Amino acid sequence: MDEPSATGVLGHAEGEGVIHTRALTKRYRGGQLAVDGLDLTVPAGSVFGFLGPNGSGKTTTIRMLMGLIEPTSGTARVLGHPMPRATRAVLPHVGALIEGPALYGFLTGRDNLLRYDSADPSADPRTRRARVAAALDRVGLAAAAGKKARAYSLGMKQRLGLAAALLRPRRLLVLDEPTNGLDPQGMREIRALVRELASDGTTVFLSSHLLDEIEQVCTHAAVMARGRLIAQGAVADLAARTRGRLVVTTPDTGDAARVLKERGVGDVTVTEDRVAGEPPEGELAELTAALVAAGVRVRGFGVERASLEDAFVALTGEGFDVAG
Ligand SMILES: Nc1ncnc2c1ncn2[C@@H]1O[C@H](COP(=O)(O)OP(=O)(O)OP(=O)(O)O)[C@@H](O)[C@H]1O
Repeated sequence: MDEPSATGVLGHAEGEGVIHTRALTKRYRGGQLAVDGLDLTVPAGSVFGFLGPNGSGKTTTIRMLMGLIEPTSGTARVLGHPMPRATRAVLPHVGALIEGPALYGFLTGRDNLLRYDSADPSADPRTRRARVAAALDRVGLAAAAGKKARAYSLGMKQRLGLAAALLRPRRLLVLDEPTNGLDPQGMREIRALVRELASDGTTVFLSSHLLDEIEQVCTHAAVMARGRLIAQGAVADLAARTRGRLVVTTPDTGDAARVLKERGVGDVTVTEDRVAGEPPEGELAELTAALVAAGVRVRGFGVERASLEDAFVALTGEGFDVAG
């Protein structure tokens, strides 16, 4: 069934995910293969980070999910319905912030939202002002509602865009690089807002090229590189797939490296006073004993937690270079 049910609420099969793609592929006319065989499942209620360097195919995927462009092959389902076929039924349940909000600088924040709300034929004009006031309040712009939007900072503009997406209840929020271009304070505000929205049960799908952002905000993530999906799952599981690095801090780096290698530690590297390697399976205490017995002055010894960045590097075999 591709139309909304009688209650107007879109249902989706248990376990299918709020977003579900199979072999989703987009080749642009110029021949560029932007998205290549993507199988993505976004669980209901998750804050899902869509992570990848610039040019890895994130925006192209989002545009297919929102029914803005046709896939070359494969399928995309959003809230249980095929896109782009069911775009008109699905989009009212989806709040999207893609490529920055379209705002009128000469209008106040409040008037921008009133205008936006009045463009929605299903929005009741009698409750418009209350709806707009609630949305402004939600994003922390109530006090600045009477200011012209052109006087807003970039972070305030992003928040106003979010308020527009929140004028009606949403099952899913899709945010394309929501903190791009913001200063650290603006980033913190948007991240806090995303967490708050998610705590109400809204599924949030957000793209980012910032690994630490995904670690801070998201419960789940998918990692893209060159149009292909490299991994997806719970953020904690993704990081756990990469074992941490064993790190020995010592002035005797040469001897320490030798002892670690003798004891079967792989991939031993030395940087200044740190000797690092893959942690061995067995008891770490034996390693410290061996180091001490060899006369190595051990100033620090431990396994550093793997981050999502470590996982990305391990998965792709390359650094997370966002410049490209
Ligand atoms: N309209 C288009 N026509 C041709 N090629 C395109 C088009 N849009 C994007 N591409 C190419 O497709 C690839 C993926 O781009 P896309 O914008 O989806 O990546 P992205 O991960 O969202 O990166 P960014 O964060 O820079 O937007 C890139 O190589 C890009 O140059």
